[in-house]
Amino acid sequence: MKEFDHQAGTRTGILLSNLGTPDAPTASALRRYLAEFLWDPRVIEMPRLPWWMILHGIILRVRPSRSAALYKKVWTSDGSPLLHIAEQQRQQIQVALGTDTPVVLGMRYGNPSIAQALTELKNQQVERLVVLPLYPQYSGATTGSTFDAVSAELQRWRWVPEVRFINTYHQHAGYIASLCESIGRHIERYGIPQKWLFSYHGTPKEYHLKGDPYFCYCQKTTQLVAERMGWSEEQYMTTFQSRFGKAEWLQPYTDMTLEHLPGQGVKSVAVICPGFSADCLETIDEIGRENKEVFMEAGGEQYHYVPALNDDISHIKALVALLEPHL
Ligand SMILES: C=CC1=C(C)c2cc3[nH]c(cc4nc(cc5[nH]c(cc1n2)c(C)c5CCC(=O)O)C(CCC(=O)O)=C4C)c(C)c3C=C
Ligand SMILES: [Fe+2]
Ligand SMILES: [Fe+2]
Repeated sequence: MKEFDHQAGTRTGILLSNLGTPDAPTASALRRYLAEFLWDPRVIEMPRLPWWMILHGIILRVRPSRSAALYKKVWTSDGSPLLHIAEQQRQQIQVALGTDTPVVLGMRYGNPSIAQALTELKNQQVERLVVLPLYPQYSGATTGSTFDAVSAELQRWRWVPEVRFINTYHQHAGYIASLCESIGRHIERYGIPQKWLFSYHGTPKEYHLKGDPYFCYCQKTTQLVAERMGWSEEQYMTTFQSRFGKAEWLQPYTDMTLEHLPGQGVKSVAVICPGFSADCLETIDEIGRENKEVFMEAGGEQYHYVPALNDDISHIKALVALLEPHL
């Protein structure tokens, strides 16, 4: 517990956050993880009682074993890719900022939790806090929900630190430059495809209609990258992946687009997922395997996934540049 100290200086701590991942690729760990994730009212904006019945009556009976089988495919000896990569990002940002500015990782769902991470910062006598949710494009369902979790923990503290919350970086110059660098490396290895597909995680269309800026921020990121690369409009496209449930989600859908492109004469594509700061189930399996199968079976000839920025030096530099004005 922090005691007041007349001599102490002002110490800033950094909380990095991402979505989180199950503790293991098993049905029981998935049930725990999905129960927390899908109960978040920022994620599923449905009246609580009917949603509780659907979640506990159907989804949590069926989905955990199905999702566990998918997670098993991407799990490595280091565990979940998302968590492992986030920890590498944390370590490198820690090295860049120096030991006097502690950098901790707290996941929105599962472990290590945001509450654990904030407690660690409190134990390190932090009086100023900078929160960086690792979602480049703000959405209420992700960044907004991270804010909820941070403030829920801080509500329990007597001495609330000074807080800065970075809520979007979809047009940050360093982030855009880092995306372009990774595309450049891809071109050196594989050449230029007929079409670049920018695939972002979807959200229900209704959230967009109610004012969530996510859809527009995704378009903006694509546009900035395309401009910097000097591409014409026929060379690229923005699509949305990872639909969940029966409602309409943001369109066009990634999988349907990939199914139709070969019929329109597009036989080679490269898919890039700028909304994922780290590779995870949704990129490695859904984009790297599942959608590749869709495209090839529809007559596609060449399909590549451009990896997420992960712990690329230019990505770490961009994240540090984002933090710097707040230090
Ligand atoms: C990057 C931004 C993300 C948005 C926006 C987002 C919205 C969103 N997601 C679901 C449901 C699920 N997402 C799942 C996995 C998942 N989602 C994101 C990111 C965003 N989600 C990531 C990084 C991951 C992968 C986590 C990992 O451990 O690798 C899952 C779990 C997997 C599964 O069972 O299919 C679900 C479920 C909704 C409903 C939603 C918008 C409201
Ligand atoms: Fe998701
Ligand atoms: Fe998925």
